[in-house]
Amino acid sequence: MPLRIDVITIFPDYFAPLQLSLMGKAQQSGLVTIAIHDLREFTSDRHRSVDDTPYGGGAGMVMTPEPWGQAIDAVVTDQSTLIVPTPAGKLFSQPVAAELAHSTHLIFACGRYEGIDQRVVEYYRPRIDVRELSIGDYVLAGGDVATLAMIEASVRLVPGVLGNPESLVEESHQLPGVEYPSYTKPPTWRGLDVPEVLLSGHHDQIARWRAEQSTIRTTHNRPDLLPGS
Ligand SMILES: COC(=O)COc1cccc(COC(=O)c2cn[nH]c2)c1
Repeated sequence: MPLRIDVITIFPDYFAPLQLSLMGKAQQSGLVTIAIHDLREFTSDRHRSVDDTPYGGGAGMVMTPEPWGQAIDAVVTDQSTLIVPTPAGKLFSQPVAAELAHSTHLIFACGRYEGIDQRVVEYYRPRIDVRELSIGDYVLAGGDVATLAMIEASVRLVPGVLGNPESLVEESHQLPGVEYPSYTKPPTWRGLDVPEVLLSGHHDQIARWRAEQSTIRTTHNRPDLLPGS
């Protein structure tokens, strides 16, 4: 059963990159189908408007609920998961990507302006799985880039998409923390040598060195990922 993804956005062109490279191949292989929908196709006024001023005052504009209701109704099934990228969401992570990779149908609602009228989330929550997800503690101009990131992270985990599942096995067995540094030819580059141990062929010493390097990097860059933190 291929994974189906529907993206609803006012900037469909943002998703042209999904036709390239791994994502493009995944679609050609039939493992995943991705459709992009222009929210403005679901408006009914002459100006195809999608936003209005916020109740309660405040700066900026809020996306009106009706075009979203029309657009989501056009693609939703009882198997759908509605994903709304938002700084206010739960943190997207590799485990979440793995969950999404094993879903049947994902609908991404790309908000712009100050966001989407909350009643859209409230309306679908009793009907389907609705997930407000953040890709990090910063504010983007809209959910489109966050959606691209979540699609790429999830689709690469769909069985059969990655040519070499070996890299996923390594990834999943990775120690808590960040990856060790990688090197390739030439053995010396601008006076810098590849760490000797990697050329030694001693696989247990290489494994130990890589584990040490992972711990050093994690301690320096991401102490929050250290075990027991
Ligand atoms: C109900 O949800 C909404 O209305 C969505 O609202 C917004 C408001 C502002 C920006 C965005 C786009 O997402 C991010 O900026 C984001 C996601 N992850 N990290 C940053 C979405």
